[in-house]
Amino acid sequence: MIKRIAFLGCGSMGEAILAGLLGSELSPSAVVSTVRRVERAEELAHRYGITALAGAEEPDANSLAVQGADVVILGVKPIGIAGLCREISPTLDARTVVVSVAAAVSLSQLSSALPPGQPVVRAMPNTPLKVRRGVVALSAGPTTTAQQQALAHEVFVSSGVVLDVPEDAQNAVSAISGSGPAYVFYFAEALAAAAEEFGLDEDTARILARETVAGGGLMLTQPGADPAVLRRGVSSPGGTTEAAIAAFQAQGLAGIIAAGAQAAAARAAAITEELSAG
Ligand SMILES: NC(=O)C1=CN([C@@H]2O[C@H](COP(=O)(O)OP(=O)(O)OC[C@H]3O[C@@H](n4cnc5c(N)ncnc54)[C@H](O)[C@@H]3O)[C@@H](O)[C@H]2O)C=CC1
Ligand SMILES: O=C(O)[C@@H]1CCC=N1
Repeated sequence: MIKRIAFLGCGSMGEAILAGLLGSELSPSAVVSTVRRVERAEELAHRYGITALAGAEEPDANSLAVQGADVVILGVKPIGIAGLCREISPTLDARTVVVSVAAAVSLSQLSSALPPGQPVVRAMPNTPLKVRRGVVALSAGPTTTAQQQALAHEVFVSSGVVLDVPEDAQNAVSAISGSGPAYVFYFAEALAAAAEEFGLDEDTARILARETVAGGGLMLTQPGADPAVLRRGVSSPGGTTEAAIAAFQAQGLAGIIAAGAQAAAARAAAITEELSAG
């Protein structure tokens, strides 16, 4: 069981994981987070009752935070991961499991910036963890034991579905479920814009789009739900929905979505290269 956890970098993603985790049995007193700005640290401490340290005020915040932690979450941007690993290495306990949520940072890039043999896990979460409907894919490093992998699972299991995947699947996961919530929000924006084109007022348009996306998403969470079956349940033969789906297909919407996911995965691969090139 996790006794102490440190979040190094607690922005959108770190906070989503933190919020989901604190909804479980973990006490806020078991959590320490670090961020750059004092205002953000105060906000996190106030909102969640955790200890939050700001690098602007406490230059050793990250090294202090990892002391005594069984799990450390690296929640900074990919470009900052190696430097952060090197910064904490001198104070990191050899048994502490280091979980990176950074897109595109490989296990070997992580390990090469940490003490030899440090247990590492590469994770690709998504922000719906915040409302405990997230999904995360984990890939453990070669020296990470089953018990240490179980600690990484524990970070996420109360906030969503946890999958174990081979590391070479991580860019695809990032392109589908890591970035995916943004695709859904973009769809909601486009649906609201379409509503306004009918002359509906902005508020009505936003409410219709938001509740439709949220309600449809909730239906997908029911046991055995299949999106194609649910779609047929809305589409009367010869009716209005069928006309809309036919227009989507004529415009190549499925191909457009696939192209978006391909672009995301290609960008992840490019970032990995850029990080290696230094
Ligand atoms: N936002 C998302 O939906 C997802 C993000 N990720 C990954 O999560 C990581 C963080 O992304 P976001 O949360 O979106 O970024 P963000 O910019 O919202 O958060 C980063 C946080 O790290 C802090 N920070 C930066 N350098 C620091 C340092 N040296 N020490 C302590 N704190 C530091 C910043 O103050 C900020 O609070 C990225 O590597 C990204 O690839 C992964 C999956 C989804
Ligand atoms: O946009 C990004 O780079 C991150 C990784 C997955 C989702 N957000």
